[in-house]
Amino acid sequence: MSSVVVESDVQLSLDSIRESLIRQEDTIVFSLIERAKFPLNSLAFEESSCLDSGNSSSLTEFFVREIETIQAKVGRYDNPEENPFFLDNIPQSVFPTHKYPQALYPKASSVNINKRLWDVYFKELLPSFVKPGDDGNYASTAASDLACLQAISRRIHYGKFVAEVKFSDAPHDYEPAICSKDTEALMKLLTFEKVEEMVKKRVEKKAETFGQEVKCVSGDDESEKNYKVDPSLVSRIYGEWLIPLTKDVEVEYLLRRLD
Ligand SMILES: C=C(O[C@@H]1C=C(C(=O)O)C=C[C@H]1O)C(=O)O
Repeated sequence: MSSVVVESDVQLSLDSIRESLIRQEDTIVFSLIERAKFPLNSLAFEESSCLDSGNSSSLTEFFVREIETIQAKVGRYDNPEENPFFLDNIPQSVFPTHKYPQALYPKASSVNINKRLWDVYFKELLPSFVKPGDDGNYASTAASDLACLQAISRRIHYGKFVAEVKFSDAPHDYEPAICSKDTEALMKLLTFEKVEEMVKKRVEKKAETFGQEVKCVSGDDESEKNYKVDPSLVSRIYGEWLIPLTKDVEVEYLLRRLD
């Protein structure tokens, strides 16, 4: 066990991290609204029908693998905020890339729960807010799913930065629970219920604001508003999946924080 201080030329603070999470809400809420244009289209992500070089994969998985490869080549995964879904061997960037400051503890920085996110997203989260059915629009659906998955993945893996700051602010509070691998105690230490309630309220409001049908005809009944995605569902998506997954990333990171 060693208490290595992470060399960092950026001043991370819980406030600046929470600011970023608030801005990321906009991206997530918009991506859910965009995805809701299409029905579930489950054949795109369930069937293994790929005809490409004997690979067995769904259309969506094939699409995501191909896009991740090209994005890796332009340096997407050099950014510690980005985590791939499928790349075990991330291709090198073919352009000189930005040197990101090292804000995370190196032995904990590789935490990646995207496999879990993939399963939860297609089995639970997606069916909770899109219409059932199939309109055959698989390529656009896959692109929309990737936009949601990348926005959500960035948000939940931001838990690594949250955990780093919480640990650095109070290492003595966290060290005993890390040493005894007490995940329950860690979860308690890092949880701020008031902040979570605020997040859930705010995303509901954002879904109301960004997703309302806009009408220009005067005399329209203002009280009768229609939303592209039910705002209370967006709040539920945060409460049931996004916040818990973010906290799981925080715990995973902290468990490796003294390695
Ligand atoms: C991200 C944080 O950690 C936890 C997770 C939260 C979230 O996912 O929104 C909010 C509060 C905390 O319980 C934080 O403290 O801001």
